[in-house]
Amino acid sequence: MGSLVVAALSVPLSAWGIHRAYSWLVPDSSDVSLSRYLLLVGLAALAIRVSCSFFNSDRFQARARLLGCGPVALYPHKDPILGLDGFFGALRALNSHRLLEFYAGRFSSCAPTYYTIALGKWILMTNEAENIKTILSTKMADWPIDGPRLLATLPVLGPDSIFTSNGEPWHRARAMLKPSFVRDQVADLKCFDRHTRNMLAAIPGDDVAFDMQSLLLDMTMDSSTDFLLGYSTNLLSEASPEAQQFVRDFEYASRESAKKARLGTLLFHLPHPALRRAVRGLREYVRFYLKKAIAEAEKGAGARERSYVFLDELLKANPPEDYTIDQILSILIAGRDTTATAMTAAFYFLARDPAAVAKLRDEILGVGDANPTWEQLKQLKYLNNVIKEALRLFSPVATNSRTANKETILPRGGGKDGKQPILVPKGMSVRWSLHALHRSKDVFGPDADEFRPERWDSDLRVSWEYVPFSGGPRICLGQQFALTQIAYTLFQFFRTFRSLEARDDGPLLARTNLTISFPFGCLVSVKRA
Ligand code: HEM
Repeated sequence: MGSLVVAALSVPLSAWGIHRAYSWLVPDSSDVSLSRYLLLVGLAALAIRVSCSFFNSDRFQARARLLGCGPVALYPHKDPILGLDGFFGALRALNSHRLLEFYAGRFSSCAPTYYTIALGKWILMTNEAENIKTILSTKMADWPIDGPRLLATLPVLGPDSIFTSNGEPWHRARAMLKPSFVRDQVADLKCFDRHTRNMLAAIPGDDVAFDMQSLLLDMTMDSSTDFLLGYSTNLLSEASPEAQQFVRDFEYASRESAKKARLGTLLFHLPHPALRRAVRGLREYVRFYLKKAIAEAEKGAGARERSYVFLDELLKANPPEDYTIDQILSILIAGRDTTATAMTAAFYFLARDPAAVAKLRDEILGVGDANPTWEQLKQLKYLNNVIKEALRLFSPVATNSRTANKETILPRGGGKDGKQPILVPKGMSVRWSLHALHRSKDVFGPDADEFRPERWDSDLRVSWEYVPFSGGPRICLGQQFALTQIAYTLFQFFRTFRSLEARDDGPLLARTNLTISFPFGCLVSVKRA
């Protein structure tokens, strides 16, 4: 009887909550027709059924005990059915650009591994390196990309891309793309050089404030499209209206698909016409260059400025048109904002640390006047420490998730001390935060929140405690590409400018989508050498 009363009260309340969540996703959806309200009531009832069934199962708890697994902490929700308190807390944090801190705070206040409810769906949160290693490597087959991580990329990439597929289709996509990331291509610094110079040329005169992030985003879009399509968007020089529209569509689609994913499976399938239009625009832009590349290949035209174009290499395998577009957009999504974010974080911290800039410049000027080679960049220890440290403090892929495709065991999080293994039911999504993981005081010391590149000089031994490029078989394919571009950009920047000063005094707040970015940019000024 009691549970009937709870359900009777919860269903309309939850339907209202879901409606508010949908209005947040699609702002012009505030008129609720009776039929839509009834649909929401149905969804809410379903959510309640799902959420009630899981933890009440004595059989599951008994099985866990039998397998030597301990109980997992539960987040103390005020709304124990849909977890709307958590949803709106996260929404507030998201809107004030403090979602990363919100997740980190919950790990400290609740437990390093705990269950929470996200709009009626139970999710496991973990901040333990051993669990992350198990999910991404040791038991990768149990943990495909599904749930929130899949939903965040599916609207743009479809199910066959390297970023969204699992099993055999993923193996095929990875095998096709991997050869394009061999060292010879990654070490081709000419492409980076052209776009770095355009970026440096766009910097205003000495002591004039400008936003470093927006220049870096333009630069990484220009260099990525150059590398992938053989034609740059040229945002830093002379972008065509089509290129500008492409970038607007790209940014809108990345933002909106991440937003949609946050609402979970329940609301994912509700229509979002503007997102669909943006995705169509994106795909048509890539299709134009794909057809152009096919035509040029047929003519045998040596018209390319660049000796190596990713698209040309992909076409050698003669893949279907839409499949190729999926893969190109995957690389663009994977590589553009991530690299710009890592560089922006490095510039943010360096702008507040003149001693680090002096040390970095000493090292860079020691290389001489010629452009550096790939090997020289790799040998610059302090430069590489700066990059590692920026990636630690603001990992561009700050949160990630996987979903169990069968009942499986994770090594940590059970029992009072959280050290026992835990039994995870089939279908459970687990989410982790690199932001929280990389700031562990146990691993990085009491000054873990501070920028101190020197920490990498010491005997700091990290493995799964530091994974900005992820790990295991699905480790980032573009790691060397990104590190090279970041190193080259920092090198040329600090050769050109003798000082970098911060022009705002706020903390670095992060906007959290598929990857993070900085909503207030990174205001700095420079002095030429
Ligand atoms: C600082 C820059 C970058 C960071 C921090 C980064 C980080 C990551 C992470 C964490 C993943 C794993 C995602 C997951 O498994 O859910 C990933 C995957 C991937 N990254 Fe990167 N990435 C960066 C730059 C790049 C660049 C420049 C490219 C390509 C040009 C690239 C291509 C890829 C691809 C293709 C995957 C999917 C690999 C697979 O699933 O097999 N990334 N990256």
